[in-house]
Amino acid sequence: MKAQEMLENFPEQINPVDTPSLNLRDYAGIVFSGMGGSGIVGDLAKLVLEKSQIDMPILSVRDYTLPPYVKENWAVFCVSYSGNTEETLSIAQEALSRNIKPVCVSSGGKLKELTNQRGLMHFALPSGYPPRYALGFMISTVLSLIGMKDGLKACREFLKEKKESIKEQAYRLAQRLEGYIPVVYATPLMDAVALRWKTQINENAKTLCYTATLPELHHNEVVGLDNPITRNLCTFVLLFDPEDHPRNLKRLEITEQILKDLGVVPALIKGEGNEFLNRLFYLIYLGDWASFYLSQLYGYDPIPVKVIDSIKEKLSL
Ligand SMILES: O=P(O)(O)OC[C@H]1O[C@H](O)[C@H](O)[C@@H](O)[C@@H]1O
Repeated sequence: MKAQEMLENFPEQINPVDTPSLNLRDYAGIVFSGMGGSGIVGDLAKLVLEKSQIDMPILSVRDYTLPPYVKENWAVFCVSYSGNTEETLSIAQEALSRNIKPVCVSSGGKLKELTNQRGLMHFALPSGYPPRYALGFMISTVLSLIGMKDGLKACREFLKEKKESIKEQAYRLAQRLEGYIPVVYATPLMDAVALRWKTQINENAKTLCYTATLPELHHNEVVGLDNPITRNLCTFVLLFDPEDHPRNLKRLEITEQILKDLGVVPALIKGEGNEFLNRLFYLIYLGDWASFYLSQLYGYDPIPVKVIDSIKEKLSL
């Protein structure tokens, strides 16, 4: 399937999955494990749970190992679209060695094999997608499993309704990003989205991009803006949510003004929609389209990620 077609159909991926959800109260904490396009699922699930005021520790782990305090009374989710990502497989093994039965989500691969061998819960994803283009399937599955599926259907309809205006906005944005290193600043509620923008710009448009988050960026990053030689290589985007902490919204205004005073006009963007989930996915969809259009402006095929393939090959030797 072509990238454009997958993006056009992205809203259809957002669908509650018909499964009983885990009773999170039975656990002392939750770990979401995954890398790249699957890793962002954990960040988003963590955000949605925290926004619902759940009072338990939640970790999004992108590594081979679990922190020592993750014990057998924790829930561990292993999400790998391919099912073959070695870091995620390592977490699944480590969970098992601590007497935790990880809940696995993949389209197949070694993770699926492991679930068959060890009698673990496995949730299958449709196959045939590059992992980062299957975000909707993965997040829908995970949110359904953790009892957070309310709002998914409405979110899907909302994105369908907004699609054409999102595409237009994304194209204008891609034109602004072309020729520069995109720098995406975000407030905490949109931090995970900023990372999605970065990774999609990296993989689709084969372009460097970096992110920084408020309030931390007011304690270091802003000083780096002084140097016009490096500043002028960048173009700035500020992502925020109206429900962010008022002090962070105040800091956002200050950041915008700092940039303007330096002669840089940043793109200040918030997600549309009354519901948090809709605003979150509005910005994800906008970033996905912008990275796609940027790939087109640079003349790149958004799908191949040759260097990642070569790294995997070297690691397999
Ligand atoms: O999602 P997985 O199959 O576990 O793969 C994890 C990651 O692997 C590669 O690095 C891909 O380029 C990423 O887009 C992908 O998300």
